[in-house]
Amino acid sequence: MVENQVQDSHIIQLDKKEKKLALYTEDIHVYYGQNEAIKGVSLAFEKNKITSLIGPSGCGKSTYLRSLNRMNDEIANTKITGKIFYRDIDINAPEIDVYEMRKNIGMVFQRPNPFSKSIYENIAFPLKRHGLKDKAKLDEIVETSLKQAALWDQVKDDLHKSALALSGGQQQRLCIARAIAMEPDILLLDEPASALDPISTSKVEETLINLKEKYTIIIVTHNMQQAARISDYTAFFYMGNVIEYDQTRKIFTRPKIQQTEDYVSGHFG
Ligand SMILES: Nc1ncnc2c1ncn2[C@@H]1O[C@H](COP(=O)(O)OP(=O)(O)OP(=O)(O)O)[C@@H](O)[C@H]1O
Repeated sequence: MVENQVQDSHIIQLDKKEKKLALYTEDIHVYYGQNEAIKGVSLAFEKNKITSLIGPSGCGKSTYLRSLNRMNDEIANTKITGKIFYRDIDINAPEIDVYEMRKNIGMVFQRPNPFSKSIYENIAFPLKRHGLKDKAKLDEIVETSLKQAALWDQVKDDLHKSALALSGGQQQRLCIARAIAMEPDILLLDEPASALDPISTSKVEETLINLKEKYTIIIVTHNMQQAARISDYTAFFYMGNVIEYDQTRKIFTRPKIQQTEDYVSGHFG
């Protein structure tokens, strides 16, 4: 099929250029009961790049994203087939410690979901649960990750106030800080700016662009301008398949597939 040739050729292209891959998937299918939401997706994600997953509502972007750190395990009646390789290990293999794997492949959700704790504890608590007890080290990580998430200057004098008193945009950046405090290799974000005003959105975007120096970022977004602004690669999903996957500038200026062109130009459907 044309679609598969396009996505396969992209993987070959990445391999041929010996680009460093953070993660790749082979023939992923995800089922909710009888409903096949993902129908054989193979994609490769380059290290220290931002990849956007775009496509119309219900095409499977979030389902695919969640499969990348096994968040679909938390949903009853789901089944996944295919392989997801991280550091040459299939993350669905039975010997994988899911808890440890999610330390390396972190996730930020659409709605900010800070813990009902202080700003400081939102970051320190998960680290403590992973065994880190050294107060000086915890202080250092809290500060560094808040700086990386571009939130430190706004909250440094209020670290022991409730995270729930922050604005939505600040809460989302706190959730990003919490995720990066675990020092993941890969950060998955599901429409992290969809509930934010334009100023908070641009701060989150700036944060992500700065973070790619250290992390590989995969983001679901409905915002075409956002995908064009921040991502190096873009995958266009349609009805459970990836129709086209390429460098973002090509997807937005010279897409190979008509449906992609229709979607990115707003003439879809
Ligand atoms: N928890 C779930 N239980 C059952 N079916 C689900 C669940 N989540 C998603 N689906 C189904 O899987 C398909 C893909 O949904 P998904 O949320 O992954 O798409 P999406 O592209 O992320 O959509 P949107 O852009 O609206 O968030 C849809 O048919 C949806 O109804």
